[in-house]
Amino acid sequence: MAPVDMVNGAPPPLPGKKRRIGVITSGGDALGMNEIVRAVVRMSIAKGCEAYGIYEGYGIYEGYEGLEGGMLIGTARCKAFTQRPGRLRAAKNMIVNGIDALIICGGDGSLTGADIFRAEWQGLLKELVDTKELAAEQTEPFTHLNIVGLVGSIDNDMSSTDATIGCYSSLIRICEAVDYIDATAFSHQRAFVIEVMGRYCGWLALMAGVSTGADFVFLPEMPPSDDWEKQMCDIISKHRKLGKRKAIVIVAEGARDRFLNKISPTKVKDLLSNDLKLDTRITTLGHVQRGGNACAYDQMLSTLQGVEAVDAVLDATPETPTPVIAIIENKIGREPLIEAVKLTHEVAEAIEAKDFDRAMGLRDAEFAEYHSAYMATTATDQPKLMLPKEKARNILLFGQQTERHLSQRLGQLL
Ligand SMILES: Nc1ncnc2c1ncn2[C@@H]1O[C@H](COP(=O)(O)OP(=O)(O)O)[C@@H](O)[C@H]1O
Ligand SMILES: O=P(O)(O)OC[C@H]1O[C@](O)(COP(=O)(O)O)[C@@H](O)[C@@H]1O
Repeated sequence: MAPVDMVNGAPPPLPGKKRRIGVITSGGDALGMNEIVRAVVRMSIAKGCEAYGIYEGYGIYEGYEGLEGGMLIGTARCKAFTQRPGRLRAAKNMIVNGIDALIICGGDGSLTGADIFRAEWQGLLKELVDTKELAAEQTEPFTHLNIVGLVGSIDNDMSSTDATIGCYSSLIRICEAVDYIDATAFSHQRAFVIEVMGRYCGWLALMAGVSTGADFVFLPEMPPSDDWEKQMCDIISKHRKLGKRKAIVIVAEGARDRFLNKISPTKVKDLLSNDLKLDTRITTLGHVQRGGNACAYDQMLSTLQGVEAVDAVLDATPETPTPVIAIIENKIGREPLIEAVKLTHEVAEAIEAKDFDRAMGLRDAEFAEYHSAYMATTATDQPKLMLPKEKARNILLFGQQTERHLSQRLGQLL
């Protein structure tokens, strides 16, 4: 590629190339993001386009030079991009580098930024011309900003898609860690309070609870009842009396009670230590949840969604609403980015407003069902099932069939 001429503008497009597509990974890293870059670059080339990887998230702000081909391009939380002057510089750098389409893989923050960038685009170009930073003829080929979003985040907090890229790899990391902790908890007959990430979203905590059969979980969208301290202690002491040698409590980092007081791992540990006299430890899993290799599901999702993103760039007309690539009931498709961002923000707003029913309503329908399934499979006293009748009956039937088999294995399982 010819070097970028910062004075005269973009390098000439390679002969016969349709578009120059930039790909960015932004916000908290999530496993699968590298596969996104690979897929976007390869698909762009296959479709007769040029591909640029842009370093360090919204690094276009800093004017990082692009690179050809897929590789680790870094991610960042770029403060400057949250302000208009930062986005103005980003717009200029895109034009100067001749990038006429952007594929952005990030969480709700990055996609919010993408949405704002898109909405401001015409104004940014006008300002660049008015302040003589760019000539009108330089901006002309870039009148419409072509953006496509991909959801990369461990949190699985984005509305309009069933799974965010990285969430299943992170869930695997958490479950592996709980398995390791289980072993030492069993040996010492200890209780462990395990804090998992997820910001406002309890998906990782809930799914970890479902998968590992944790004794208790705390989720931001579903604060526990007002007497949660007693409820948790009753359940755990009941499990102990049944012969369970260990106790595992999973606390989402955003967990709050109904009055929005933080439910911290320390608070939970103090209760277990002081009220139940359990030898209790805290493990904060932290950034371990974002490490390791992407699981096959995330590798597959990233590749298929990267391919779809390039197709979406090429299908776009000035009238096409900016899409975010989603997976819904196993089908990859496109959803309106603005709507997805709006709905995602509404969950956090509902939690802040203590409107927990609304927060739950805004999550996928499965969220409440998975919680009921967690309760049904974990509690010793069967709670009232919130599942639709049919599903509840299936679970109970399955329970009857397996009761004898389970009771034989119970000692081992406990
Ligand atoms: N309201 C906003 N306006 C403009 N840019 C934003 C906004 N929110 C986030 N961004 C950009 O997206 C980046 C990543 O957002 P962040 O919330 O940190 O992570 P994530 O995308 O994983 O949710 C930010 O550092 C910033 O550059
Ligand atoms: O990496 P940092 O800056 O410490 O941020 C931690 C946050 O990032 C996450 O791991 C991922 O969140 P995002 O995908 O929104 O960036 C959250 O679960 C957590 O609250």
